Amino acid sequence: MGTLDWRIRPSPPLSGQCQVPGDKSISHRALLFLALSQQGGRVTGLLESEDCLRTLAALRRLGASIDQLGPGDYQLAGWPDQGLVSPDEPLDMGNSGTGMRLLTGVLAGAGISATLSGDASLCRRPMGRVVNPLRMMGAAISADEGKPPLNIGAHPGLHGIDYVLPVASAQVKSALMLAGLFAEGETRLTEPGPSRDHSERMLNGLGAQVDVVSGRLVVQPGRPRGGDVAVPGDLSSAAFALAAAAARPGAQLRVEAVGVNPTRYGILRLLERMGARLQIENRREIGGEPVADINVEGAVLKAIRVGAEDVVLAVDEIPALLIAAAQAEGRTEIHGATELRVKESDRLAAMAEGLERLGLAVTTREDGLSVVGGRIQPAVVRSWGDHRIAMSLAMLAASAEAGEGVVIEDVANVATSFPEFPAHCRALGMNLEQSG
Ligand SMILES: O=C(O)C1=C[C@@H](OP(=O)(O)O)[C@@H](O)[C@H](O)C1
Ligand SMILES: C=C(OP(=O)(O)O)C(=O)O
Repeated sequence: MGTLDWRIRPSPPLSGQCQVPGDKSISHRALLFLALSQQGGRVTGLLESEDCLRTLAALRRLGASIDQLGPGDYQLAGWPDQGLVSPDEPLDMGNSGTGMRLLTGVLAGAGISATLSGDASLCRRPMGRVVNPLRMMGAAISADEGKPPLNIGAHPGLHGIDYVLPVASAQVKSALMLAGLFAEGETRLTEPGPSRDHSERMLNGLGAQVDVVSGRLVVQPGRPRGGDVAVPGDLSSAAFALAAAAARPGAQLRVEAVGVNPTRYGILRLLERMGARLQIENRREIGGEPVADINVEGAVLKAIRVGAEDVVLAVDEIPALLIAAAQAEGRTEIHGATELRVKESDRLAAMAEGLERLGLAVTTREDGLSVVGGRIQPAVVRSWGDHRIAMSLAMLAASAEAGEGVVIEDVANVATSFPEFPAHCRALGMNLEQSG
């Protein structure tokens, strides 16, 4: 059976106004946090992508009551009186690292026996980073070589720990916070760098007690009360068009109602450092998260050096940044990005291959890569089964020189985060055909 592919023909600079679907990180959290809350609540603007629907299906299998009221609109009843139930079959988390790691925190916290599995990509990803500290809290979890499937067992109760995370990771931090809600005593967490703080914001908004005390996150035990959550647009999904428009003179783009949480907006700062003409306006709050409208006017950008301190604030947007780097003047260098090697694919290797096939000069290192901006040539490129690689290469492909265009192979994984991406591209003037 063939794969789902895209052909992108040379296209004019992006032009138009759009919104992007709900934030993936916030959508997973809304489902999980409301399912474990005392009274439940309603979530609107939920991202109905494969990853989030896996989390929703897993929660239903565990006995959570979730009713759909409309598109992206769900009512959750909260923690059932009898508690969640142990499923007799493994829970398939698909491609979702966030779903698997956060749900592990909830199940380990509540002492519910379950097996969590996933697709081939998820089964290659490191889980020791959540399993080890959860075991220190008293959880019973086994995982062969620290990889899924994870077998979570019943236990007599968890206790809070004082833990320094070895990597800045919002998934690890959130899994431990969630387990900490069920533990005896405080859970104190220290991160080596800032990671997205959606869990802290939403848990506090729903009535849990999570504070930052002298640089440490302190979680008090006790399940949140509940409440309603509105999910803003996903900056990670907007990043592809923003980077593509910023790097191409003649482009004019406006993205409305997109999340601009400072622990997520590193991509905007990096594009600005390259000389991008960005205007962030109409700042407001949706569901405790900062939101804004972003205008971009295309320009000739210049290369920059990106360090580890930049990567933590743009960990999913480095492939999108490379859309701009590939068209900028000079050599852009990315350092401190080893975490990209353990995402849905090895994103450094995948982007290096794609950029080279598109005719660019690339050098790779263990912790990053460099690319010299230049002309984009027609080619056949692979997504490595990774949504962010597929979408980044597609945006870059639109700037290719005249010819047959660029084929991006194996793009089905885009449905995990941005199912409407082909329509979004066409609406902004891109010539994208899907086949297979
Ligand atoms: O907490 C989250 O929702 C996420 C955290 C990040 O992963 P890490 O925690 O592994 O850095 C990010 O890459 C992922 O897409 C979503
Ligand atoms: C890394 C990602 O997601 P996850 O870890 O949830 O699979 C991503 O969406 O880029």
